[in-house]
Amino acid sequence: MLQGRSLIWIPCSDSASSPLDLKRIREPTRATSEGRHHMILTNQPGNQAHGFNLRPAKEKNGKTLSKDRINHKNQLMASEVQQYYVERGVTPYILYVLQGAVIFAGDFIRQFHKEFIYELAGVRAKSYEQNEKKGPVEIAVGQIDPELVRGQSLLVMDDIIETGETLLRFKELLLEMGASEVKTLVLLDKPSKRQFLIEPDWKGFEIQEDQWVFGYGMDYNGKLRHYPNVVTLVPRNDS
Ligand SMILES: O=P(O)(O)OC[C@H]1O[C@H](OP(=O)(O)OP(=O)(O)O)[C@H](O)[C@@H]1O
Ligand SMILES: Nc1nc2[nH]cnc2c(=O)[nH]1
Repeated sequence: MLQGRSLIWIPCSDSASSPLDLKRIREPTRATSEGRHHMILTNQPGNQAHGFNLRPAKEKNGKTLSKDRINHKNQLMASEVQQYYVERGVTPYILYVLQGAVIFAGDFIRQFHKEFIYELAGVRAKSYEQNEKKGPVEIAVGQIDPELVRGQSLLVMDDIIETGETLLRFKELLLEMGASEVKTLVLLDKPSKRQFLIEPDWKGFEIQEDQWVFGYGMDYNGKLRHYPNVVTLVPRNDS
């Protein structure tokens, strides 16, 4: 599949002081309907990208979101989640929302105590294309085991909440399927972008709303999910 295509190579760094030069990704930029510029990423050589640096995402308070801080938060939240279910004596069915939550969920569940018992599944949901919301979220209902929902406690884990539609629709769907309880958990939140009435039961960080974040499972225009840290693009003058 990759035959005849040149591969892009992006060096990885978590340091705000050494922003990466995206000239290394030789792709054109284009304006979105919000006026934001973004890169069109392919493995084909293209025009030189210009004027952007990559830097770690920032919290609302301006703090940099480093991998260490994410790991620490995962430990704290996993411990709270585990305690919540153990105290109630229930086995949760944990659904993580694909694709974005794939790395977060993998890191998160490895923080659980070895004897903690739960069921786990990844469920596809999608509503964004090219870094913009394109319509109502579509959830792959067939990936959810109804036997594990009826009368059970569910936890839906997502990488990020913005409008809130994805998590709200999951919650509604699972309650319709007969769940006795649906809790929600996210790593990142852009609270002022909310359009649907839902607040996650657990959340890691509130982040600055004007940034499109990617890496750590999250996509930039469908790509770059493998990037190890949560990063964003900034015009070169702002970095
Ligand atoms: O709060 P919302 O406005 O609903 O946005 C949050 C959702 O957006 C992203 O999913 P996306 O549709 O981009 O699919 P992906 O996980 O495959 O990237 C993200 O992973 C969340 O699931
Ligand atoms: N990858 C990614 N997905 C999102 N879905 C809603 N907001 C975002 C964002 O900033 N990044």
